[in-house]
Amino acid sequence: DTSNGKIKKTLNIAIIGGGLVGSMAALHLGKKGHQIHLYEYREDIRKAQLAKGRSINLSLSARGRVALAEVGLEEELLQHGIPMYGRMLHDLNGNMTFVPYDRNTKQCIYSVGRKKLNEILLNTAEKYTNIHFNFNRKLISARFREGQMEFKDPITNELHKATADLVIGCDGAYSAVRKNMLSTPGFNFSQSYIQHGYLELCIPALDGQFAMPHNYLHIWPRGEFMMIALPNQDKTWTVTLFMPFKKFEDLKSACDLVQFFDENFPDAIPLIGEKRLISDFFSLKPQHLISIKCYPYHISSKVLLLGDAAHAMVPFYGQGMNAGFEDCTILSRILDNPNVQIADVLKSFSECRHQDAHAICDLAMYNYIEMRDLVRTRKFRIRKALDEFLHKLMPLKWIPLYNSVTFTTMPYRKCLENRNWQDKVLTRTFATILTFTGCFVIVYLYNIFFALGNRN
Ligand SMILES: Cc1cc2nc3c(=O)[nH]c(=O)nc-3n(C[C@H](O)[C@H](O)[C@H](O)COP(=O)(O)OP(=O)(O)OC[C@H]3O[C@@H](n4cnc5c(N)ncnc54)[C@H](O)[C@@H]3O)c2cc1C
Ligand SMILES: Cc1cnn(-c2ccc(OCc3ccccc3)c(C(=O)O)c2)c1-c1ccc(Cl)c(F)c1
Repeated sequence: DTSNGKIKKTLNIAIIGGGLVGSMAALHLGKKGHQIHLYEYREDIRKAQLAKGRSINLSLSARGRVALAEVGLEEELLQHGIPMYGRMLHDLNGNMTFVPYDRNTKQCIYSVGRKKLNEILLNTAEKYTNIHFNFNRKLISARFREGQMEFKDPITNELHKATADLVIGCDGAYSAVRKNMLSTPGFNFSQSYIQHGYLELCIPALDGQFAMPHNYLHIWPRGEFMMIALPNQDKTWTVTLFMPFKKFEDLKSACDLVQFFDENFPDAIPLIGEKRLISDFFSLKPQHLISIKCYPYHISSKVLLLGDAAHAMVPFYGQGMNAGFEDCTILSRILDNPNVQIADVLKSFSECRHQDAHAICDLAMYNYIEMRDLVRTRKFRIRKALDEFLHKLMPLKWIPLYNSVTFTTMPYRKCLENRNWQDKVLTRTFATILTFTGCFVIVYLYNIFFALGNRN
């Protein structure tokens, strides 16, 4: 159909995956009037118990908020989120030190429940008559050039076929859509698992209240082991323990586990509860963490990847969902260009997005490495204090890396360039200080020996 002279084509779009990014993409594209058919492997999350072993809450920051605002959901989500105004660092003696994100502007990130977020996105999408949900539909094969897909119902094992003008893969890190693209000449793909796994524990409410000060992201930086806690609406905490798989395997008995926590996270034992710690730790398997890059994200005018399907990252920046939501913002903006052909939309999305997506994957991996050498809270604090001091000195030049990633929509690749520049400045400054100190020591020692020589 045409309207005001422009060729406006309403597309029949299949979105594979009804997770956070799939449901966000359905909203962004449904809002433009396209016919959206969302196919989700699992049952309707709004009726299901939470899938074990998935991060129960997540940190929502600037990029994710922009995407939510675009579909009119930012305020509602912030109502359900808990603001965290900085890090609360736990040292080995159980002392807590607050390091704010920004003393002046009271910047914060929000802890939001994954299930709640997904429910709100799905409930909102359901209101659009042009958005159609198909749960219990696992994509098992596709002929994308012909727009043909085949699904299997994991409950009945029935097969279902469907066609679409455009297929958007939002089916996560182990994407079936991406797997199907691997055979396309020119499609580049890389993945790497890290040695650390993660396991979720819980700090229950204490007399109906939070057991720790709750407007903070709690971090136990222990070098090779890292633990964080994000608050939940029900006054509990989701604790995520990151540890090498080898270490998980070494902790074979309850005694090993309690002794390990006593040595590394002594204050966490009474908070979690020894019995609960033992039962939760041994009832769940540590989960793998993977980093995935690919390029391009599209095939002609027929397929596009968004979210973890396009760029899964290790969670050491709390940006995976925020980056996937930002994918939707960017795709939506490109689609707003008048008279643009869908093939050109997908091409420019791939071209402009892949550098940023690869940058945040690298930054998250960089953090993973950086945080392992932050064995003590003092070092963490010094790093942050240095960042804050330099930011005060050159507010427009020195934006702490974490702040540029988390509190701005600066393209991730610019954040990475910013970090490389900061590393150069710090290395040069440190080298200069060392040189001056070295010269000073040499002159000082020379004078002492010279004076001593004269005295004799
Ligand atoms: C421990 C941990 C902590 C994290 N913390 C944060 C954080 O604090 N902040 C943040 O921003 N991000 C965080 N993340 C990252 C975040 O969870 C992901 O980036 C986000 O879930 C990606 O959303 P997605 O919709 O792309 O993929 P997913 O959430 O994986 O959803 C994919 C959906 O597709 C469905 N699916 C899969 N295969 C098929 C198929 N063949 N057919 C049909 N459907 C299919 C799945 O059932 C699922 O519903 C964390 C991740 C982990 C592991
Ligand atoms: C879920 C979530 C949301 N944000 N962050 C996050 C990440 C890194 C940070 O700094 C790293 C750094 C400090 C000092 C020098 C380099 C890097 C900070 C910070 O500065 O508060 C916060 C996380 C997170 C996720 C996993 C682990 Cl293990 C973790 F500790 C925190």
